[in-house]
Amino acid sequence: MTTAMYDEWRTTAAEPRFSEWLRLSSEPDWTEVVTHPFASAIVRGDADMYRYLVQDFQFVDAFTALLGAAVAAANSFGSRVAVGRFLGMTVADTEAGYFARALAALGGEPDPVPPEPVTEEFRSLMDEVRRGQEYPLIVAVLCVAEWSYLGWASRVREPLPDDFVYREWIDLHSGPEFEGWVGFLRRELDRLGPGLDEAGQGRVLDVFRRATRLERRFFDMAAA
Ligand SMILES: Cc1ncc(C[n+]2csc(CCO)c2C)c(N)n1
Repeated sequence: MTTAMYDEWRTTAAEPRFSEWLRLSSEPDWTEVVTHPFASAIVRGDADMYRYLVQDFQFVDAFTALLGAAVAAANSFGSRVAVGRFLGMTVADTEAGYFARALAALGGEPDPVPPEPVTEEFRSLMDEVRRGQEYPLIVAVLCVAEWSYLGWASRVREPLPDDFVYREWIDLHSGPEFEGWVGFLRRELDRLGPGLDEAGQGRVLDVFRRATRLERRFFDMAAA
């Protein structure tokens, strides 16, 4: 969807947040991610999780490196601490905990599995912004990954599936703590975006859109 550039858009927007401009400008992909059939299948408890999680573990590896880059590239102590806390608590927990238990329950750790093309492309995008060390671009990719997952996981209505593979994956991406983390990433974009010139804002949008499209394709891959 084409939206006006930020400075024009915000004069008439109901909620003139920079992060809202990025999200609206990434439609229809955004809505297709948060309403994706694969996400609905996770919520119902009948998605084929094995291939998805094997690929996602490779995604999370590059994502973790990107969190480290965000700590290094942030422009304030408070931001470094917020990202560092998430990295140390949630990611350390998730990797050591959920992935190992879920993959074991689904049939054991696979031999090294080559990345699907979309996994490879997602990793390339994350590596590109990680190497570029521009904090707004790094936050844009982090924000898409976390906010879009909050989007589908918060559409869930009780009861959750009994199987922990689904239930924990939904719990990880919803609830007050995860909402707080997504709120932080959005506020970072809201804080930094308006001060960039139009070219800079366009670069943040380009990265945000590419990441949103990759999220959609990642679910397409998992559903195939
Ligand atoms: C394709 C894809 N996009 C976003 C997420 C969400 N996410 C990425 S890292 C992380 C924190 C710790 O695992 C969370 C919640 C995902 N898992 N896979």
